Amino acid sequence: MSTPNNNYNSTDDENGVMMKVVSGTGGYVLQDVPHLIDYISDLTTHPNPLRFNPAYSVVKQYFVDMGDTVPQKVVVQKDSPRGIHFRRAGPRQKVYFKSDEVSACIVTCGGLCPGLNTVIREIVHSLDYMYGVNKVLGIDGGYRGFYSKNTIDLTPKTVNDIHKRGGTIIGTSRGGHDTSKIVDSIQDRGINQVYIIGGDGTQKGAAAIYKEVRRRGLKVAVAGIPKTIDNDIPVIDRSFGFDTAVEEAQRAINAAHVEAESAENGIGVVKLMGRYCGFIAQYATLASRDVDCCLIPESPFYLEGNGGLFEFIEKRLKENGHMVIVIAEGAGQELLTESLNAKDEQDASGNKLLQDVGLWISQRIKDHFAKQRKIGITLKYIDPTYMIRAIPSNASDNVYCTLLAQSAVHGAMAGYTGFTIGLVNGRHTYIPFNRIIERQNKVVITDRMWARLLSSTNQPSFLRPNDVAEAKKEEQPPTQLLDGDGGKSGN
Ligand SMILES: Nc1ncnc2c1ncn2[C@@H]1O[C@H](COP(=O)(O)OP(=O)(O)OP(=O)(O)O)[C@@H](O)[C@H]1O
Ligand SMILES: O=P(O)(O)OC[C@H]1O[C@](O)(CO)[C@@H](O)[C@@H]1O
Ligand SMILES: [Mg+2]
Repeated sequence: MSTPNNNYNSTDDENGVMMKVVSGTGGYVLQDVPHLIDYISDLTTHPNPLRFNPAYSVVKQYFVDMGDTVPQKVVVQKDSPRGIHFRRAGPRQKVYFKSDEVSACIVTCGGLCPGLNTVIREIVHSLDYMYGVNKVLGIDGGYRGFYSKNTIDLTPKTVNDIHKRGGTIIGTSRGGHDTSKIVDSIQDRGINQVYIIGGDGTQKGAAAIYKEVRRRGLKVAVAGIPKTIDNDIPVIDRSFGFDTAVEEAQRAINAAHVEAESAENGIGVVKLMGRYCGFIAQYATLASRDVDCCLIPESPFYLEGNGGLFEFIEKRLKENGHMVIVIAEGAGQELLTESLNAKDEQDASGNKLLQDVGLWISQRIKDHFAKQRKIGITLKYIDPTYMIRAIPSNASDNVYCTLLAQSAVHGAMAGYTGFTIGLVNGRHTYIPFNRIIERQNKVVITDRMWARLLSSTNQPSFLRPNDVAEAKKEEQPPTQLLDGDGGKSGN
């Protein structure tokens, strides 16, 4: 049996996750995903059951050509090398599992995100309706559920209307990743397809599971579906639930604006999610037009003195009589730690526990104007953080979740493993774990998109020359949410 592509170089990255790199002409590079036959010989293939499915058999070119790949970078110049590509997702002519052989499981980890239930539903439906698979287990309560809880049977009937609900019907948690206990449980239960829905931490856990599965030589496909309301996963265009979160944030911003506009020198402060990156705040601000100042973790700011936040607030109140500030929860944490003398604390997964920047900044603004006695302000603070992630996904996220789930199922059935499914330049692709976990996605404040926000709010950048130099050093390759060129945000 030949491999889907056996002409590659493979190396271990620093996490020990194998990278398969295929080079082609003109600087073409394919960062490919592993396949079961990379480490198990003599696997039998079967015709894809979709060939006999009336809905699909009429579709022209329904099966993805084995050579199809998707470029990571779409803006190129005449002499640019062809650059990095990812394997295009979708159904293959041949599958590596017989329908009645598959025993799949789904686990959700990390914080909630709109669309989790839709992804669960569509994995169950795709496995059953497309591939005739009816053994699907839900792992209860995140990674630790593999070894500490009973499983939940998932059928098309039991998941039928779950997409209308927020949260995840199988539960989630932080911490509790014990690779060896998890893989023991996979082995003991006879599971051979593992669908892992979660953020950057979860995908690191998925990479560890894949590595252990491979070390034990198990015929188990490990597929990641990226979930992050913060949009902190790199490479992909955006994560599911992000659109819904930005839309829901509008309700809080509207309320803050109404309150601010109705009072003399009214100030509305809205705190939005975003632990290490400010994408929700950035996009909610751009969408709203009622926001006067957006503060995110990537862009340092200061309160006092020339060019500081207090000076800007005074100016805006004089001009407009009211203002709205949107602040991402991870913004200004260094200022808080300094002023509250706070200890470094972590959650069960090792993520930094944040101080409430919304409350802190509201109090600092009130104190400043009380002391200054020139302008009497009325400040209202709105914290909708959990409200924007506990809701069901909107229409466009529902479509997105459906396609992600279907693509994940096609990939696992085709024998691919150790991959995260992701949208790259509008195309569904299989991305190797190491690319997903090597860094976090951040708003690049030297990118044109942040400049667009600054011109939309007309706020100061709060940047000093050395901040610009630091930001330039941290520049990362663009995704569609980072740079409008070629992206849906336009130019
Ligand atoms: N380096 C790692 N190796 C193995 N498992 C990990 C690692 N980092 C995190 N995990 C596990 O992944 C799960 C989820 O991680 P975490 O709580 O950081 O959320 P996340 O997936 O990043 O989602 P989000 O941050 O968007 O809520 C936890 O069970 C955690 O134990
Ligand atoms: O309170 P929890 O559930 O740990 O989640 C809070 C964190 O989860 C996130 O929403 C990411 O999922 C962050 O924005 C936030 O800091
Ligand atoms: Mg995370």
